[in-house]
Amino acid sequence: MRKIIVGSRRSKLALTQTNQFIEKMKAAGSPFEFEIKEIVTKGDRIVDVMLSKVGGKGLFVKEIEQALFNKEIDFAVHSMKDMPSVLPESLTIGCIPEREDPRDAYIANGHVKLLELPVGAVVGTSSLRRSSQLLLLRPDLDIQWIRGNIDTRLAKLQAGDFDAIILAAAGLKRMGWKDDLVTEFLEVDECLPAIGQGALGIECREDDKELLAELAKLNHEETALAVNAERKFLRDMDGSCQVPIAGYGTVKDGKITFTGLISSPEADQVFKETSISRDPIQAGREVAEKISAQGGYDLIQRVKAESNV
Ligand SMILES: NCc1[nH]cc(CCC(=O)O)c1CC(=O)O
Repeated sequence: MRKIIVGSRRSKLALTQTNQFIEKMKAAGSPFEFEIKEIVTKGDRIVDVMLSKVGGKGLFVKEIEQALFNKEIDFAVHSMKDMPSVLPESLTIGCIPEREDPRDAYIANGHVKLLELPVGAVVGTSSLRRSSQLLLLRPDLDIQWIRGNIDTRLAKLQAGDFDAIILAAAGLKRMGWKDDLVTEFLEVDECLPAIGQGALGIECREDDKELLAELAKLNHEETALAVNAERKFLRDMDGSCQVPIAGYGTVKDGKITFTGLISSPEADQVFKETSISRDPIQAGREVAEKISAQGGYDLIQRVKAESNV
């Protein structure tokens, strides 16, 4: 029996997601043994700097991809939201399993609702996407950067460093947190999720046909269509985490409804558009075209130039 080596970051969330996916493969009858190999990535080593300043998305992924090239591992379970929009040649996403809750979770001390926070309350997030959309709802808030894993962030909230924080619902749910931890789930029309939020992607070598055949059994067609539309938008907008970018797709009767958003960090310029198509690439491209025609692409280039990357 082939032994599949699964690469995983060492964080609790990464290991949880990896173990849960391996269990799914076993339940689907995959004819493999599995072993997890832990990999410490640059994103895990740098914890005190704003992510968007040190290179963004690729940080969590590079070392894992190197291990795939070197055949030290056979696949890795990523949060799609951490995946750069283009994969290196010879690697592929073998499957996208069913999406968890895509929403952001707002967690406040004393469970004070977002619209009831006192003026100037301190909200912790390290995402420009979240901060710019929060400012649209509450322009008076004092948004401060917070980093660290989920437990660290919750501890900082409890210590009183923040009045509230925002985390992805999917991570909390996968880690077994109960909904009563969350003060409010922000609906997707008030805080559009990150591209790929709540979805996992299984990355492996393109030529590993035996593994790909097994991964295909765990692909969730609707999630994959939605995420493909979202990632087409990300590619076309030349997105990265220096710029607030969001996108979320849903699928009904084979049709993808995709909404994308680009905003300035201060949220004084916001572009949001929707397209519906049977083709995920077309849905993503159309929204990118509509937003670019209004100046959204130029906004991204300007913000990138200003943050000197
Ligand atoms: N940015 C880190 C990250 N990458 C994926 C998740 C959560 C799980 C997911 O979105 O699938 C998180 C934590 C968070 O944003 O709270």
